[in-house]
Amino acid sequence: MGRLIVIEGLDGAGKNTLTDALTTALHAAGASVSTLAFPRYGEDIHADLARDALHGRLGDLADSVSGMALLFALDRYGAAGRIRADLDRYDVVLLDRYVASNAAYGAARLRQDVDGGFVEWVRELEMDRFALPEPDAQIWLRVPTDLAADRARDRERADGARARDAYESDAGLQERCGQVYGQLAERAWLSPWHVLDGAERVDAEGLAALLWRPGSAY
Ligand SMILES: Nc1ncnc2c1ncn2[C@@H]1O[C@H](COP(=O)(O)OP(=O)(O)O)[C@@H](O)[C@H]1O
Ligand SMILES: Cc1cn([C@H]2C[C@H](O)[C@@H](COP(=O)(O)OP(=O)(O)O)O2)c(=O)[nH]c1=O
Repeated sequence: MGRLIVIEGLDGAGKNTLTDALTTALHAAGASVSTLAFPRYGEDIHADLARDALHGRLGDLADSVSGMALLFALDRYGAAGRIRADLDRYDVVLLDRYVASNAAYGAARLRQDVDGGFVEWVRELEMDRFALPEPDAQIWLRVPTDLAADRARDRERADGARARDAYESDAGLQERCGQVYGQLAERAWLSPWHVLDGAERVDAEGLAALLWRPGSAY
């Protein structure tokens, strides 16, 4: 049975970059690794609908916090079988965003903190009702909001296909979202959390050693 490890953080925090570096480091340490990024744009109809909504193409759908969260959750529901199969086959299943993204972004949109009700609504929907696999560890790649925004802007300039969506261009939302992530990490929501400074180069080898040791029964 593999370990389910999740990387979380703001848009532009460096999750995709860390996923690649951590995969390389885990391979070097002898672990087999499968990776998956949510939302599964281009792969799942619910994810594609969420993207259209975030780019203003589905009327007032994006105004609904629970409607958007439900689309992201349905994307994961459709991936649950694959995640379970990967957990049977690989030492580590590495996810770029998972259930905590819905909790953090939704609570932030509603200007709630971790106890405001939305975080629990997400847990009940995705963990109880959809019975998604529970993460073994979650990593919060913490970066100052303005640094994440700079990186997301640079990426947009470099790649026209990565135009920032409604959440990415909302600085206030990103700021509040970072605060909810901090609370989720402090509460050890769904699993233990590791908090990393994403402003610096992340020590992927050290992180790999923390998350996986050959032969150990987690
Ligand atoms: N530790 C880092 N230091 C400097 N730049 C970084 C770092 N991590 C990522 N970047 C750059 O920031 C941008 C966003 O990174 P990315 O991994 O795509 O973020 P995310 O997946 O969290 O949105 C990319 O252009 C990437 O090259
Ligand atoms: C996966 C997920 C993403 N989101 C938000 C975070 C982002 O602002 C937005 C899009 O996800 P993002 O990871 O930015 O996709 P990409 O990097 O491919 O553009 O959706 C949620 O609100 N809930 C979720 O469950």
